[in-house]
Formats: sequence, C-alpha cells, structure tokens
Amino acid sequence: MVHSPTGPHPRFLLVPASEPQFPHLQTPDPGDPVWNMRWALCTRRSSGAAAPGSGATIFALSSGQGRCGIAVIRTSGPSSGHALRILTAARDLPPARHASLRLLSDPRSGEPLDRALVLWFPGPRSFTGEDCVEFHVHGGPAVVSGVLQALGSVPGLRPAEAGEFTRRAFANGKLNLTEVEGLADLIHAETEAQRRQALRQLDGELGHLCRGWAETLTKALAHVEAYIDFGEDDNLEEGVLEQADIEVRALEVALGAHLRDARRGQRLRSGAHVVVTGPPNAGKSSLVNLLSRKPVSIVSPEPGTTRDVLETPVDLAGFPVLLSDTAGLREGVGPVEQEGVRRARERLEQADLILAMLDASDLASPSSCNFLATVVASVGAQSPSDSSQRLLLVLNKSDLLSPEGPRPPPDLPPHLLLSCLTGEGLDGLLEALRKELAAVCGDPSTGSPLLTRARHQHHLQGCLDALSHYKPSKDLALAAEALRVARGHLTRLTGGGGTEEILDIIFRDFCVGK
Ligand SMILES: Nc1nc2c(ncn2[C@@H]2O[C@H](COP(=O)(O)OP(=O)(O)OP(=O)(O)O)[C@@H](O)[C@H]2O)c(=O)[nH]1
Ligand SMILES: [K+]
Ligand SMILES: [Mg+2]
Repeated sequence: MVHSPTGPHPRFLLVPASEPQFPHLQTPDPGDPVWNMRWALCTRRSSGAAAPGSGATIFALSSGQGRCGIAVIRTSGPSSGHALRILTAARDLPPARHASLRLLSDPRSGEPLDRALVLWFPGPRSFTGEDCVEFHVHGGPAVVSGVLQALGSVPGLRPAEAGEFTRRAFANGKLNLTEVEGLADLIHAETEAQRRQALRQLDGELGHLCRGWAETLTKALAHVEAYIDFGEDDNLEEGVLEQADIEVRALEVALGAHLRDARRGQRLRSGAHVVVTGPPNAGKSSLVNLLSRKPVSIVSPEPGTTRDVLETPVDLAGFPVLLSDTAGLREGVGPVEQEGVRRARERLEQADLILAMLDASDLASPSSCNFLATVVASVGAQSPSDSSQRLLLVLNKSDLLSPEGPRPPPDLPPHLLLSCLTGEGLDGLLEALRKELAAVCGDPSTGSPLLTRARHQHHLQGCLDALSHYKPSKDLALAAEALRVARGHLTRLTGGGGTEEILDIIFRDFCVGK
C-alpha cells in the first residue's frame, strides 16, 4: 500500500521504501490491525513508562539478582552507543555483535568499576530492534550497582520497567504476541515438557500457523469480493466461489481439530490435575509422598487418616502436575471424615487423570469391591473424548502377596502392581504416568503447536463461529463479512488489533530486565 504525502501516517514517509532493515515500517498499512497496534504502541504516551520508541534509552540488570559469577546488564534505545562510549571512555564503538574486553569506569568520577565483556548490537539486528548494549560484568552487588548508577548518570538513560525490553521487541515487530507469550512461559518453565512447549511457541510455530490460516481467509475473501464486483462476468475465472468454499471448509476442519486439543496445551502450561483416590488405607498418602519426594501427607495404619484434600505441585516424568491426596472413600463414619469423603469426591470430578489405588492383598473386601464397581467402572464407561478423564488402576502393597496366595480376580480391569514400601513397580508406574500425561497435556516434542492460553482458544473459537455464518450461496455480502470477522480473530491471536489491556496482562508476566 502506498501513501500520498498527505496520507494518515506522514512520519513513515521519512523511511525510504527501499530501506530493507525495518520490514515492519516498510509497508505501513492502516487497514492492517497488526500494524495499527504497533503504531499505537509507538505513539502511546502513558503515565509511568515511556512508550516504546519515545526516545528514552532503558537499562536494567537482566540476569538474576544476588551474588553470582557474571551479571548481564543491558540497554536499549538510541543512546545505547553513547552510553557504551562514555562508560568505556572510548571514541569508537567496539565491533558489532562481538564480545570485547573493556575497562568500565564511572563517567562522573573516572573511577574504574570493572573489567567487563561488552557487546554492541546496533539496531535493527538486536532483540528489541533498537540499538542495544550488553555489559557482562562480575556479579558482585557493588559492581552491579556501580554500573547501574553510572548508566543512570548518562543523559537520556533511565531504568527499564518490567517487561519493557520485550514490549519494545513487540512494538518493533521482532516478536508477535504468541512469541511474547512463549518467551514469558520459557522464563517460567519448570519442567522439561513446559520448556519444550514454550520454546516451540517462541519459535513462532503457533504464529505461523495462524498467519497461514489468515492468508487462506484473505484469499477466499478476495474471491468473494471479486464475485460481488464482477458477478458472473466473463473476466472472472470459473469456479472461484467453489474454490473459496473448499478452502474455508478445510480451514473449519483444521480449526476444529486444534480446538479439540485446546485443553491439553493449557494443562501443560498450568499443570494437569492428578488425583489419588481409593478406599481407606490403600496407601494413597504413601504414594503421594513417594511421587512428590517429600512428606506431604501423614501416613498411618489407622484408616481414615487423610481428611482434607492435600495438593502439591510435582514434576512427574517431565510434566507439570498438581497432585492431590484425598480421604479414603467409605460411608457410615463420623461427620468430619464424611466431610473429607465429600471433598474427595468433589476433587475427583476435577481430575484430568485419576490414580485409583487398592490394597492388592485386600481385593475381596467390600470397600475394594465397592470402589471397583463405582469409581473405576464409571470412568471406564466414559466415551473417549478430550474432556473425558483418564484412569490408572494401581494395586499397592504387592510385597504382601505371596506366590501361593489368592490370584487377582480375572475380571479385574488393566492394572499395575506397586509396593510403596519396597519401591517395586515404581518405574513401571512412572512410565505409565508419562504416557497418560502425554495424552492429557499433549506431547510438546511432536504434533501440532498447542494452544497454551484461554486467549488462544477464545480467538480460534471466534474464528470458527464466524465461519459458520459463511454461506455464499445465500448472501455474498454477509459471507464476505463472516470471512472478515474470522480473519480478525486470527490477527488478534498473534497480536494485531488487540487492546492495551491484553498487552498489559501479557507483559505483566515479565520481570524487570526482560
Ligand atoms: N506392606 C505395605 N504397607 C504399605 C504400603 N504402602 C503403604 N503401606 C502402609 O499402609 C498403611 C496406610 O497407608 P496410608 O498411606 O496412610 O494409606 P491411605 O490410603 O492414605 O489411608 P487413609 O488416608 O487413611 O485413607 C500405612 O501403615 C502404610 O505404612 C506397601 O506398599 N506395603
Ligand atoms: K491410613
Ligand atoms: Mg491418606
């Protein structure tokens, strides 16, 4: 799109059209919501934080707080090069993107601060797209605060706010919104699977997918609009509407498949609910303590020991899990234990994966039979779908079984043998858990990119809903509008046309220096 000098965004006319380094500034398109939001960000003047691109150069400690071997302090903004020259007392900047050893001194007193590695990243080839500098200094608190104070004394520099580096990267088109979310998740990733998933999102897989879908819709829209303009004119290729129709229907199928997967990505991000249940004294609390490697629950030979739901976050086979210990299920006991049983049943309903536990040496008891007939049978009877619960049946206390003892009943559902006492069978249980959790959370190393946030699900659902109003055989104008609404949802998913509030929520996840 080309703008006349009197167009709405004359500022961009200062950028030569051939300038290849600012792809996001090259073709300003006020009709493009992504571009519009970046424009809004660039020109925004908020109360506290200066808006990206407002001329301020920011600095912050980007590595963790506290005593450490090396600390990284970075700057971003137009005065970065100036600050680097001042702190290194040099006329020239070091070679770009190479580590150089330099003596840093306080510009006010000339006092040496540290011998440090400095890196100069001239924009736009930097994380934020602006001129950036990294100072890799010795990690003592006095060195860090000395360098930060020295930077603060350079005119045009101010401390960065939380997430401000990433926000500038977003405003400058270096990251889209799903990539920003991936970065936030990567910083907070606690388990292997979360890290893999965050890295994939940071790499832009979800963004690519959405952009591809949006392109499909743009093409379909072009076809429908051409049809509106030219009708059944000879100039129009034959079958344009049919082609658009085929592509839209295929897109609906793809969206439906991703939405069915939606809960998995969210579980991977915030933890799957695994609930341990069974009759009293089966060894539920023993298992919870074993899996979490800490004494979460009281274990005792007295049936009815656990009353409250005890929840603990654990890393199970690389997956984030919220593991709940619950009261043993039985009727006809005192009011306190009954309340525990009620809470246990309530928690059971929220489980993604149920660890159903029985005492292997006590399978014929009424409580075991009752548990098998109610809980285990009812989960097994669910029709398999994404929202259905999964269940692993574990027979504990295998150490009490003797070779001559009674064999487990032949109609027992598939199960695993375990002894919390000796640890026998634990490896098998962990392997089974890994498989179950990969099904519950999605496997981040394979398959299509997961939707990790409710926001993603909302926009994909919105897109799908809009497409259900696409009926070109009825009304072409309405069909075109449906395509526009659908495309708008996809654009907003990757950060276009979004509101400041969404950005604030996402960037709030970041710490200062990121
Ligand atoms: N022999 C043997 N005893 C076990 C094993 N696991 C647990 N126990 C014992 O079984 C008893 C009950 O264990 P808990 O972990 O308290 O059982 P629970 O299911 O949490 O019991 P409630 O909370 O009362 O419902 C304790 O005395 C444990 O030491 C096992 O694998 N083998
Ligand atoms: K017990
Ligand atoms: Mg217990």
